[in-house]
Amino acid sequence: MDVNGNIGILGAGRMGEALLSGLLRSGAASPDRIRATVRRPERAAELTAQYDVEVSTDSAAVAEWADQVVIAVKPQTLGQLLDQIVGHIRPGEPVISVVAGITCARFEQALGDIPVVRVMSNVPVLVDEAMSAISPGAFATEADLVTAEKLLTNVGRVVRLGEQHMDAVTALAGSGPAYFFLLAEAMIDAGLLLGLSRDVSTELIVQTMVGSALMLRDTGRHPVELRESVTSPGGTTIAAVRVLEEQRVRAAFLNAIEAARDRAVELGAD
Ligand SMILES: NC(=O)C1=CN([C@@H]2O[C@H](COP(=O)(O)OP(=O)(O)OC[C@H]3O[C@@H](n4cnc5c(N)ncnc54)[C@H](OP(=O)(O)O)[C@@H]3O)[C@@H](O)[C@H]2O)C=CC1
Ligand SMILES: O=C(O)[C@@H]1CCC=N1
Repeated sequence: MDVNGNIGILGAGRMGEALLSGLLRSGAASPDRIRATVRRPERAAELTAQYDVEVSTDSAAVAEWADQVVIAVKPQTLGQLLDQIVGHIRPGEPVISVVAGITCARFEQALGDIPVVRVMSNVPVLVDEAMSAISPGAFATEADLVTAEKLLTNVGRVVRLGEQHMDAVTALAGSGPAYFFLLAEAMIDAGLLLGLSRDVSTELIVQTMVGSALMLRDTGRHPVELRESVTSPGGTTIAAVRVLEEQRVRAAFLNAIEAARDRAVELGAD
């Protein structure tokens, strides 16, 4: 989906670069309509060479040039960036933040009565399969939400949610890919335990996960129903499920995701 106007990406690290590359890949914006910033000049040079996009360390200048800015720095370095760009956001220019845990109010306090859209996305942005949630700040309009949606639908799916849910979204979808990767790692190790080579075990598990994820998304069937369809009476799956339940894997996920949510709250309070 085409994005109107100039796009500034402040903090072209993993998330910022993924968004930048996704916008170029989809053709939503041409390289001359995107500018990005980082902290280190050598990283700026590397990104400029790779994408043919102007990347610098001057966030104030990019904020002035842009019609919309995406902020994608770590929460711990946000204060420094806000000091650099205060007074350089043009009236009505939406600030779209992907910074975990940081409220719209924090941006409004630092930058004035500006439209803020808070986003929580995730790393499958790299393969155009991100899950993003967006919520508006006090001064964001419907048009600002549509701007954020236009940016993000180029790299995946987007839902609108109230800001009170954003820490939960961070714990579920923002951090979620890490839980899947951990699960993949553990299942691949299990293949080794059973005598398979790492290559074979990896291929089996990766394709099993891709196929299962597609079934979940594309059939719309409930996970319980899908799991039951695999679980034969007296068979192998129920033997494994019993061990998972005995090991309290479900409780571990509930506790882990609650801990991630609590950490998002802490990051926002820092
Ligand atoms: N990684 C993930 O899976 C997810 C991350 N997020 C959120 O996205 C944000 C970015 O995370 P991630 O991409 O992993 O972090 P990275 O550390 O990979 O990227 C941060 C980038 O910000 C740049 N930067 C820091 N300070 C400034 C500044 N003052 N001006 C301009 N650029 C600056 C850094 O520059 P340099 O490279 O030169 O140091 C770096 O490129 C975080 O707030 C995180 O909470 C949200 C969802 C998922
Ligand atoms: O771990 C983190 O804090 C960030 C936010 C969501 C995913 N990565």
